[in-house]
Amino acid sequence: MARTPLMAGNWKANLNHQEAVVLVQKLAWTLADKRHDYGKVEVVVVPPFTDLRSVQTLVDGDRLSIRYGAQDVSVHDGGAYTGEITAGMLSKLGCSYVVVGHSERRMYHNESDELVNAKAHQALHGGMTPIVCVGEGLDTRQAGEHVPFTLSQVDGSLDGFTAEQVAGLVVAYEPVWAIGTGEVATPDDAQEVCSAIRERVREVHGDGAADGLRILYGGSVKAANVGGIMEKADVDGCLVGGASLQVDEFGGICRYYSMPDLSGSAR
Ligand SMILES: O=C(CO)COP(=O)(O)O
Repeated sequence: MARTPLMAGNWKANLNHQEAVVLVQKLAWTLADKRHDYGKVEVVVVPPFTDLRSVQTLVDGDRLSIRYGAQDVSVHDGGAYTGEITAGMLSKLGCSYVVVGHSERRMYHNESDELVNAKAHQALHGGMTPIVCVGEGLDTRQAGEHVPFTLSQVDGSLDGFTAEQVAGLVVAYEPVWAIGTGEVATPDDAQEVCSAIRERVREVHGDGAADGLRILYGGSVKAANVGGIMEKADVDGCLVGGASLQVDEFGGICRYYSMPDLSGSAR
């Protein structure tokens, strides 16, 4: 089954709503460049909550093909939960995706697989696609435990979804040691874990789920290293942090099929 490649830019806590409009406009101009076939890839931006309304207005008004999503969602449907943003609010803003379980939330907000799973269900019930993040820290990698560790996060985070639902989900493998460090995993490192994730999903949910599920790699992805990563069979796209704030870099990542791998021996 052909899976549409997905390039998602996680802006994290960067850019106010005015800066967001400028970046999305520049990105739209880049994607309109007819010298490249950007139609091969689904392009998604994931701005802070406070930018979403402005991004929605721009995307709707200019009929852009760029999709957008949120960086988190509440497990609650609404009510007396100060500071929470619900799935209903996000879908009303036109979000297509919701990132759940990013390692920065697991680390700084003590998010467990159980909570991540509940958020993924909320996103899906709200009509949005969860991008479920998993990945090991440096100690786990050095101990050689990265595959079982990540698979246990996958098991916990995907609990309770039907095979049909899993087929439409996105999982992002982001080794924590490669995030924001410039330490990109080698294409083989990415493939090792991404293929293990797909095989686990095949065992638990069957062929349809495994073949439909899109698995992204994230961690220091740049235009210079995306080509090698995207050549791997089980990598269906990238979740990009820092480089998604620079339109030239992100534009380069979105035309990954034409980017030579300039990363050398990576790590
Ligand atoms: O955390 C990430 C995306 O969610 C990756 O961040 P960097 O691309 O800045 O390493």
